[in-house]
Amino acid sequence: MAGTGLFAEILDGEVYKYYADGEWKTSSSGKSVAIINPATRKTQYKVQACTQEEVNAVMELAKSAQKSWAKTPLWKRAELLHKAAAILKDNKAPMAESLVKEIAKPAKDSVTEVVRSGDLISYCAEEGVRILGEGKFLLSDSFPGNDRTKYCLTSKIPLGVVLAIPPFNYPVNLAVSKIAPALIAGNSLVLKPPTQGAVSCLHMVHCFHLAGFPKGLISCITGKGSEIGDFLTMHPAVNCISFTGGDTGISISKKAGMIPLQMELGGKDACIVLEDADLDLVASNIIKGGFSYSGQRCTAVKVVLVMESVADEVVEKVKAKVAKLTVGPPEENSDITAVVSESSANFIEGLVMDAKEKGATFCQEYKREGNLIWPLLLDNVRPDMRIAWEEPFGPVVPVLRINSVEEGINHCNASNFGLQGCVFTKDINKAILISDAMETGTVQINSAPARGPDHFPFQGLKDSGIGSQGVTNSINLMTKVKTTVINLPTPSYSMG
Ligand SMILES: NC(=O)C1=CN([C@@H]2O[C@H](COP(=O)(O)OP(=O)(O)OC[C@H]3O[C@@H](n4cnc5c(N)ncnc54)[C@H](OP(=O)(O)O)[C@@H]3O)[C@@H](O)[C@H]2O)C=CC1
Ligand SMILES: O=C(O)[C@H](O)COP(=O)(O)O
Repeated sequence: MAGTGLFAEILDGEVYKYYADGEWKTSSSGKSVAIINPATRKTQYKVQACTQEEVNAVMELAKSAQKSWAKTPLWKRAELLHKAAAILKDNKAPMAESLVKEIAKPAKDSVTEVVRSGDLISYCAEEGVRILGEGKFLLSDSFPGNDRTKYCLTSKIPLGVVLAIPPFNYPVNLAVSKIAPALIAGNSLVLKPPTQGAVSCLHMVHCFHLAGFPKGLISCITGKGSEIGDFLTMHPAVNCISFTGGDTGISISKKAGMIPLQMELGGKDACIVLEDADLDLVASNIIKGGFSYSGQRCTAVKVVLVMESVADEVVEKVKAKVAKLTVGPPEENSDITAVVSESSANFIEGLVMDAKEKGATFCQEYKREGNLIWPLLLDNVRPDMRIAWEEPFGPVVPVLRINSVEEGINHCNASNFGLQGCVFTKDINKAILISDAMETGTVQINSAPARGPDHFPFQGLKDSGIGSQGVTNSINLMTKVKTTVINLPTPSYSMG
């Protein structure tokens, strides 16, 4: 059970502690932040509302712990990460349980998230020892006008303190996707977990604590982003911010100083369906892509752009599959569970009502109980409807009928987002041309968008982000290149 056994020390009465200087602490604020269970809409957990002084203290510790961590051999850093991964996987139950209660993720998917996170940490340790153990050796005489008098040695060095801010929907996985690359690269790490998902993150941090990382190297500050977010992101000790979330990321980018940013923001992933597509494959991918975790994935299928000639058939096939989706509590592994908050449910409802007023065809009756919204397919959506452009982050999928491939590409490219997209066709040549034309960070051919596997590059264009994720890219982003040049008095040629 969450907060018991191995994890008992992270809980103080009914409030979870924050983590600083290698210890679990109670905030001097005397205040806590409630985490509301999306399904019951009752307070499930409480976490500390940390103060600015506590942030300052954590940053000082992170700065000094990083100095000695950067001198820790790579293989030792990797060894500790492997240990943390093993502890995490051995203790998946309390984390999975809190994911179910905090973010209403179905129980099976919650376990998968924790296991996937352990694998990500181990993969990162392996990748880190390989790519950080390599540098470059350059000779000066390859550039015009130079003799071979200079040897240039390059290596990758850490940035310093990395601030990690993950979103609610994959709190554990999107936290470790920042923590593991930062640590293997020799950085220290300050985590600000999402409020919904904070308790799962605190359990995950305890696994790193149990693995024996040095004091101060990892910290976890809890509190509302709206209250301590600016203080954290504008803190002078921070040397890199890795953020995943919504529009907040755009305002952070404007406020942050001259530091590397890794921003993974929203998406409006389009699914373009051509006339020759395998329509059963299309239907099952619209279901998987549009409705898994109730559509609360940045990579969810958020608009279907289907050729008119096959649209009826696609809609019928999807409709039949929607009818089989189960709706209910996450504990029972229902396909569709309550969305994360009442405000999120209200926002989704607003998009649905706008589509209704403007004449979209409802393939199912709209139904909502509290934060639970039944899966909904909207046909005959037109570009003047909000749902054609905005991301619902809920179980609602709009279908726009198109008369040409160009129309589909134009709709996709007119979005201010550019995360992922997908195209369904049996013609690989067409698929490649369409993929090239789509202004998105990734295009999936004949499958729904997805970030995973976690070592694949993952990036958004336009308002969908800055930089690229995926294990290797994250390690590179969290390092800087350092060069040392050896100057020789005379040109030197081996065997010359
Ligand atoms: N591209 C990608 O990889 C992904 C993108 N997303 C996008 O994220 C959104 C949903 O996630 P959600 O968690 O609601 O996103 P938010 O942007 O609301 O929150 C993300 C994180 O930022 C924190 N935060 C809030 N305000 C501030 C602030 N002023 N300064 C610093 N941090 C702050 C939040 O903390 P708190 O919870 O305390 O408010 C949370 O930890 C969707 O738009 C979705 O598309 C989601 C997952 C992946
Ligand atoms: O937050 C998200 O939506 C995730 O980055 C998506 O991950 P997945 O596509 O691998 O489920």
